[in-house]
Amino acid sequence: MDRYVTVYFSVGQRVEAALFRPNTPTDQVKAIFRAAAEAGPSDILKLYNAAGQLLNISADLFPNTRDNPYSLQVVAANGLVMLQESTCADLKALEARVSAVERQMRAELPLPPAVEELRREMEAFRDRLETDESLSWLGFYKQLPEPMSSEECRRLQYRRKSDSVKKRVKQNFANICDAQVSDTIRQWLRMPTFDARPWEDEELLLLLQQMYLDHDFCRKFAIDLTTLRNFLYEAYKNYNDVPFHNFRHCFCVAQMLYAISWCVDLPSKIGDLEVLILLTSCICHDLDHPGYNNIYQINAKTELAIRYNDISPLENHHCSVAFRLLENEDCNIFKSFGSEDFKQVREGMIRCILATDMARHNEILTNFREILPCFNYEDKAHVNLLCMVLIKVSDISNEARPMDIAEPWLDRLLQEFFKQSDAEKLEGLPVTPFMDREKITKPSSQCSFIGFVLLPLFEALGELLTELQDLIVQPVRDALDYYKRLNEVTREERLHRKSIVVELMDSAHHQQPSATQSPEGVNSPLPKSNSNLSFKTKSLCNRSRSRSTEEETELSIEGSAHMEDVLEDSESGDSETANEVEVSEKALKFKISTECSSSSTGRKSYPGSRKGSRERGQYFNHSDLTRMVQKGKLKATAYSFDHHYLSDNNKKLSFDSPVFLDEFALKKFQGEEEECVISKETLNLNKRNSEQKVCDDMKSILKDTKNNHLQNEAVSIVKTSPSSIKNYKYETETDTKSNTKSILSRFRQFTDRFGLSQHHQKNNNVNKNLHVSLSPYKDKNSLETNASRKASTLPKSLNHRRSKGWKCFLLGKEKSWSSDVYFDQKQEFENDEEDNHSSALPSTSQMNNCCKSVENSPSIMNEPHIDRREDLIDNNVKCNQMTDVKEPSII
Ligand SMILES: Nc1nc2c(ncn2[C@@H]2O[C@H](COP(=O)(O)O)[C@@H](O)[C@H]2O)c(=O)[nH]1
Ligand SMILES: [Zn+2]
Repeated sequence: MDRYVTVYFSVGQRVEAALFRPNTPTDQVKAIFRAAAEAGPSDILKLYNAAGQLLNISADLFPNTRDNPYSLQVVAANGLVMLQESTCADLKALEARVSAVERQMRAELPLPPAVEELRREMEAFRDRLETDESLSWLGFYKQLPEPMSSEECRRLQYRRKSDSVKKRVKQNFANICDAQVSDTIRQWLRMPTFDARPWEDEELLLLLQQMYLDHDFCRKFAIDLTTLRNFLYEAYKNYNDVPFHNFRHCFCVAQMLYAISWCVDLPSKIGDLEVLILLTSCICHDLDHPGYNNIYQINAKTELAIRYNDISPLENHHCSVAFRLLENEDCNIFKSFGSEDFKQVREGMIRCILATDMARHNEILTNFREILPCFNYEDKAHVNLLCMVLIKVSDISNEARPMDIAEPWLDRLLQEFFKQSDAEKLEGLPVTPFMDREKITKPSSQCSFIGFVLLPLFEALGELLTELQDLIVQPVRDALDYYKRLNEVTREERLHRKSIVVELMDSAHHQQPSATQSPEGVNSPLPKSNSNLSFKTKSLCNRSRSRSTEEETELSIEGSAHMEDVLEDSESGDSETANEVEVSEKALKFKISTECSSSSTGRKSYPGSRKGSRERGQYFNHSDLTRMVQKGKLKATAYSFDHHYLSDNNKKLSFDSPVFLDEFALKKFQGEEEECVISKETLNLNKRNSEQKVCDDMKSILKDTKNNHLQNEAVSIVKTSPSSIKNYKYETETDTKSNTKSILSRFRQFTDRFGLSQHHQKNNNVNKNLHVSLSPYKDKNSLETNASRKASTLPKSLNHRRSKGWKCFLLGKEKSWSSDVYFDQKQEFENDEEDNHSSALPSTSQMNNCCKSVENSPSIMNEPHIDRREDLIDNNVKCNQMTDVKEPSII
């Protein structure tokens, strides 16, 4: 022991001892201890230094820990623990004091606007860093956990709020629920520009309460305030922690409805009760949303899908949860209602909540458009439909809000979408295309959704409630313009990248044997980039704070993006560019009609409205053919119907979701509204596909010319055609027709001018209607030898002009239409007479050619033999009458 010297010292209030060798530089050690002792526990830096130096000395003195039974290391470590403890305690105390002061400041004094603004911007920025995947390289992105297995994936669907969060919000709401909301905030709450982000959850509950109070609902409907608070809190509690479909979404939907109701004085138009029903429905409309939509529910055969038989499983669930909450007396804001009134509330809420299923979008919009010209607020059926439209508008209204509010919502939505499509991939389910991170970009998603879904709905409502034009319709138009420009930039960049790769491929081709060349040459599709946004797009996104900055205008390209361009984004066909409504309609195999169910005796239809899908089932319907297409490995379908079949049999043909009709069918339907109903979306799809077809065919013909200049000029004819550069809008039948005509005739002039269509001219006299030269398959041989052509053609015989029949053109993976009837537009459009019906059909020999090609095609051999044409036709008719029919198997 005499080899050691014991040194006692104190750190804070503890007395420590250490043993030193006699030769230890004790002065040095003592100096350290002295410094530590003088510093006291709060002088963190000095203590830390002291401890650190002790550790160093200790290591020098006792390199072997066996010699160091009670060493400086222990002392130093103890000192550090103390340091940490005291530091932590100090920091916690400090934090608590700062938060208390902050709370006090926020409660008593409003933050200076500049600080508030700064705070909001900072939060938005943080939110963006955490949710925008394209910024993940900065290291703030909160990656969602990868689902590990399908079971776990399914379980992960429910991301419930934690008990502690619920408890805290409940307590906080209880603390503030009597607070007065200032007039300024109440006014702001009535605007679509209201920003919910800076508000805490309990504050949003307070604002929801204010909406009931400001409409005077508590007095008018004897709603007890405590019950209202309980109800609101329970609703809050039953929203999950999912990126998009959370309590804040519910708040925003309710707030938009509230803003609309003030803007148009809704109570004076539809009555207080309807507004109460609407507001309550908005609050309940996504209760317990799992973050995976109906398509997933149905495909994954989840508990909800099984419970509700695939019929709007989520919306049924939201609604059911709502009425479970209302079953509790403490939360039942309608408890003072008599049974008849409650029945009306229940019917109204069910109708409204179920209307938010996007699978019913077209049905509801079409019905609403039909009653618009004669809208009558006295008509309960009309009001019911208006309420459905109002909740739908509120539900999808993010893009009507200012950019800095709308964009984070989009990020959240895409986060939810991507999570779902990732799960679908993992579980081997069909991948929902509009949710697939490999297929969509922000602008492509928004162009499609705003252009096809959102704006048509908003415009329809704006027609009735014109006050909404400036408030929400115009902002949505601006948003569409913004995303179109963004999309154009993305596209430009992609094309640029493509051209580089093509050049590379070309040069590779020159160095390699021709066997390796792509059969599609320069048109060969490139693999799609996995990145969500291109660099240019990102920079545009990042730079723009508003939707119409000068920068963007500069970037705007003449003849800016149109829908065709937007949808061209997805390179492999229609099913991949389908928007939510189209996909949902397909997933939702059944539809229920809640419209006009005001009478308990059963459903009635709106005057002049089309019937619901189920009722339409007994009519001629395309759904089974669509199913056939879905079942095969096909991308799209075109239908051609015998006009006489329709008129002779007094059949009604309706297309309420987009279907590609071939030009013959389309023409025959135009002007025959008595006989058939074609949705605007269908017409638009046709326009899109027609133009694409022309473009593809031109490229195919011009490929032989090896003249890039000609190719470009031809393509630019299509690209700059009037329909292309026009602002996107649903076009009338006439528009579609004349645009197609104009493209075709311009193209004809072009090909004639350069002598490129000898084949076309040669055939023109013989067959006015079948411009085979424009088809990639120029003659019978090529038709027969092209094994990749997977045509399923059920040709119509000219000998049976008045026979029942239709043609079904199916599009295989190679994206070539098998319809030879397609290019008869010149005659068709110039001579629109009924008499031309026969000339609009292919000749028998052409049909025979077509038949041969079909017979020779390996893909069609499994189909019923062509000789049994009439049988097939009958089968198809039966198929549309919902009977079981053997479907052609298509490779
Ligand atoms: N691509 C986009 N989809 C959107 C946007 N806003 C809404 N939506 C979709 O609509 C439904 C609405 O139904 P909900 O009741 O479930 O909320 C929602 O699920 C989204 O899929 C948008 O801006 N872009
Ligand atoms: Zn919603």
